[in-house]
Amino acid sequence: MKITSARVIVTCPGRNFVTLKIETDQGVYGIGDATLNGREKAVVSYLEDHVIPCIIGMDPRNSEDIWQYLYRGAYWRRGPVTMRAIAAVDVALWDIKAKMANMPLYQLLGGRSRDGVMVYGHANGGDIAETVDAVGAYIDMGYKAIRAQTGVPGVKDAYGVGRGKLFYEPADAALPSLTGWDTRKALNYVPKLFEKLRETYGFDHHLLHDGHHRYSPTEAAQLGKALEPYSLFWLEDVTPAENQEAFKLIRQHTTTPLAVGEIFNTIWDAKDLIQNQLIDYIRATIVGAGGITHLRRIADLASLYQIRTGCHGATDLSPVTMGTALHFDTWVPNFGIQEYMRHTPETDEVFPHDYSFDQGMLYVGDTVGHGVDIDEKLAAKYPYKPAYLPVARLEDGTMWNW
Ligand SMILES: O=C(O)[C@@H](O)[C@@H](O)[C@H](O)[C@H](O)CO
Ligand SMILES: [Mg+2]
Repeated sequence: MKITSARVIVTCPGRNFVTLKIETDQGVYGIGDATLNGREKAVVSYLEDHVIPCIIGMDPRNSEDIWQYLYRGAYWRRGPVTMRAIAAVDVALWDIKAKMANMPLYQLLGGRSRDGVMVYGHANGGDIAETVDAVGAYIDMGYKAIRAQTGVPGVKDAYGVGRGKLFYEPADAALPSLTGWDTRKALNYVPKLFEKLRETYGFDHHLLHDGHHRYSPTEAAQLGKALEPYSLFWLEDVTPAENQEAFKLIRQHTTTPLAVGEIFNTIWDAKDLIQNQLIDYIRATIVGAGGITHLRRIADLASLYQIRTGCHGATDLSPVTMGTALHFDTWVPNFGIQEYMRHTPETDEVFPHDYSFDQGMLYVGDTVGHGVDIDEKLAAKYPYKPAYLPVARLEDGTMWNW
């Protein structure tokens, strides 16, 4: 069996997506996602100029060897561009493998470990009152787990507060928009949100919060401690994780569960965090961390330390990644939760998929492969539009982490 062609399809049905379609001499094809938010074209070039020429003619069934070829063989390892390109190839090959086996992907991974996948949605508002209402709307839709982000008085466009409610998109401008940040103001305000949420809705739902890399380790420890009475499911990306050791300090001070990993590319980004039990949930996902072949290694390492998965699932991860992640989640023994930020109806139309939401859970169907396709004709109607994530500056102009 041979790979006969591989094509990159760029489409913007409301936001940009980069998709790889691999075709074979047996008529079976596979689809992979290679979207890197705000840096899409770098991956397009990496795939078209440096990956596709190498894989034409290879046997698509050897997905492990092709993964190693692209990872070791490039000499230059890791990084978001490389690993997204590898992920796209890997997912397309697993899609082909599952189609050849006439099975839904989760069967090939080891079968069903659960009936459905618990997801969390994004509730946000300009202030505490609005956010409390937004969480109520998610509870009414049946969600069991909800991430709550609030605007902070005196901070311009604090992270996580979108202009839309059910659908919002942080990559919102042709050049990065400028947002603000003030840690002291956030530290005073955010715990009050969770106090109000527990007072209003009780303790039956899981609540989550994303610090989006904004706090120092000491400030992160303060936030974790302040949130303890409200029993969060997790506190995410509370400090940047390039320095994995930084989490030791946070861990010594708070029992609020910690989640990290949406920007991780490989197991090496998470190794110390996992082996020292510095986190509770690992957020690496299919498109970010080299596809199924690599993500399952991360999940297996995490399982040794009772760390569970919590795959990233923002809108910049296409339905191809969402569908694949749901097969992964349906199988992976140490599953925790799946993020589910809804795509717009236009995106859902371009990517026909076999998964559905019911009462706070997502369910994958039994379509063979990962169950997500791309309607190329429709995709062609939505040309690429430059779109960047915002940047953040402190009040005195200092560049901060968005
Ligand atoms: O937890 C999350 O979903 C966020 O941190 C993301 O929305 C993130 O900001 C985007 O994926 C960036 O592209
Ligand atoms: Mg996040």
